[in-house]
Amino acid sequence: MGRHDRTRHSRAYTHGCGGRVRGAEDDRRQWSVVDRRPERRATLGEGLRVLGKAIRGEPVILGIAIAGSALYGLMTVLAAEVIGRVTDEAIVPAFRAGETTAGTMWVAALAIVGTAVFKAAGIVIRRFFAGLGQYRLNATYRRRVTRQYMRLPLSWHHRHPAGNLLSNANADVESMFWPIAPLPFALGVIVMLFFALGSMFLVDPWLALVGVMVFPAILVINFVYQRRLSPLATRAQALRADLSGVAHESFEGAALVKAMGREADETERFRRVAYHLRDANTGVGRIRGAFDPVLEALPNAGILIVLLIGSTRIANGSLEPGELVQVAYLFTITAFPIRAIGFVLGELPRAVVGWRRVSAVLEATGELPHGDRPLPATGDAARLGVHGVSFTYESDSAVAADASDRAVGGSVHGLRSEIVPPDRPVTSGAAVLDQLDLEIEPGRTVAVVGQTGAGKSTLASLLIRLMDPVSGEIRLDGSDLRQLRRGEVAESAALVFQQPFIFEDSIRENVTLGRDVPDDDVWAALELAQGDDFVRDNPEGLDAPVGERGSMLSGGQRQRLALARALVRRPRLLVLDDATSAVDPEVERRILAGLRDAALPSTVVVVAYRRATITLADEVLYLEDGRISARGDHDELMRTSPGYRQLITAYERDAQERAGAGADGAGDDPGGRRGRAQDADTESGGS
Ligand SMILES: Nc1ncnc2c1ncn2[C@@H]1O[C@H](COP(=O)(O)OP(=O)(O)OP(=O)(O)O)[C@@H](O)[C@H]1O
Repeated sequence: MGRHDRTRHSRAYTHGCGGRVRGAEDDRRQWSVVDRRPERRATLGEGLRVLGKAIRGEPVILGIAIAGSALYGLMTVLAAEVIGRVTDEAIVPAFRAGETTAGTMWVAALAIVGTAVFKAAGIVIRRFFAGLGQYRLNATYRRRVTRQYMRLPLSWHHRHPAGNLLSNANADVESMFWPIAPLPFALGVIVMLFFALGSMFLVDPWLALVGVMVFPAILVINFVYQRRLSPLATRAQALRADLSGVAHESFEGAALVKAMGREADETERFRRVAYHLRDANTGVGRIRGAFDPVLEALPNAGILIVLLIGSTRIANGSLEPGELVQVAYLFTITAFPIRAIGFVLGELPRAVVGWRRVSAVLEATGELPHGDRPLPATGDAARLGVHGVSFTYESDSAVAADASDRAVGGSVHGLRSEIVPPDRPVTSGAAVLDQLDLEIEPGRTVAVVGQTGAGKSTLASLLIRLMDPVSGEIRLDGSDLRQLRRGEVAESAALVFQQPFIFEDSIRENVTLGRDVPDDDVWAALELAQGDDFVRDNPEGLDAPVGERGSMLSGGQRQRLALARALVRRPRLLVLDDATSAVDPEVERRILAGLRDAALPSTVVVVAYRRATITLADEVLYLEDGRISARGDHDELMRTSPGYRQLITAYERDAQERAGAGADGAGDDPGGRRGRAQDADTESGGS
């Protein structure tokens, strides 16, 4: 796991500090694995299918919104009819005769107010329910996407940067349902158009002809407008995600950037993406500037033509003034709603892009399959068996193939998953672990030692089934991990990483992770992890906040908190992956001695570097070239394994040099492990 974090940090470093000048397009490729190839052009059919999916997702709510919109459309046409009638029966006689009756005025007023009230009700119903539908769909799909993230294996997460995951769950889901808000409006407008044209034909076919020409023209121009706008808006959206990604990484790596004096490079990197975003937004503005006046002017031109034709027809007696007012009014009030149809059609490409990205997550395969076997509910330490286990990480080419399958192929599964069964990792890289065999008796403590990159963390991740081996099997109490019920391994085994994740919450919550655990047990776990002292020193005790990612704690305190988090669950198998690298060697020794003496019902596998830690183990495994090249106790390996002897000697020489140089006061930090732990502190005596 530390490997993964380190990979990201090193990428941030080379990306930000390499001093290479790259365009935003290159930057975008760096950020987003799925963006390596241009998106396939969205088709209308695909867009309509996304809309259909949305309607099927919230049929009642969107149905009510459409009904509200239809009511609005109907009332709009009726209002025009009413205005026409009022003109003919109340206003024109009033002008001609100089008087009108109070009754006529009341009826006119009531008719106008009545249609306005129903129209307003239609607007409220449509807006409320369309918004509700859109937000509910957003929430549903966000939930689905994040649930899928939890299900997908670590190997999938290795291939998908955090920025992408955020954008899938957020911006992509939103853009997928973006057309849902104007959809009921657009559908209601179709009803309105139908009645408007019908009513125009009834009034005067010549005036209706103007409508027949102007309305579709508005629709077509608006459609073209949206089609031209959409790619630019989509690009601006992607650049916005890139910008926040760059900012996020710059802020995360602020200490590194400052320490390496790369502030100017980071600022330049941010500036470049910001400028590309500015250009995309300017492009959007330019298109808006060109189309908006035309769309505004077209209905007015229509009204002008209607007035010209209408006045001639009034003059020759074939049209009443009220009828002309009615048609002119229809033009005024229908011009804007007609654009709603264009909004929906124009937003479809963006919705399709969002849908493709979201469905790439939802349909991603590789979820670790589970069986139905339980583990014995004994609470005793577990027996661990590793039989012929080999493991290979996916190579870059496999990752690229995976990405382009999703970006280009219609099928989200793509070619790769047709060839490779979903539960098996792609194996195009070099083997990290090769036919590993290992049997660990219950209650034993085993140290895993090996050079950097030997596969120790990989083995640790396999033992608690963060991923599955490519071949071979790992057995817990005789059961293949793949045959166990979902959640069974997590109940019985725990892995503590070198760089633990600490939530921005209290000490207690970070230890219990929301489980109902008595405080006494929390304290006992903290004591065992040698982390009780610093908690007691804090006046707020277990309720003390720890800051974002544990920023209020030292590196060693964070590691001990993470260890307590594992211990409080009383795991039957405890795997420590360089989990105490940031604590003082004496504290580390006390932790491991405590674990042995506490009669904790645990089998312990510890990735270790310090002699003091290694000698506490019942057995040492020396990992070399993906295989266990030697095993036995420390003294035995020093005698029999030249590789092991060399490594330990190198660790110790390094530690002595550091001690001699007075390096950070830690006398025993073989192999510079302390330097690897990013936030290593310099505690002593468990303070
Ligand atoms: N997510 C990954 N994708 C591709 N390769 C990886 C990944 N994680 C690790 N590797 C590679 O697998 C090999 C073993 O890595 P691993 O982290 O298991 O070694 P390690 O023995 O724990 O090293 P260290 O002591 O430096 O932590 C290394 O060559 C590494 O580059």
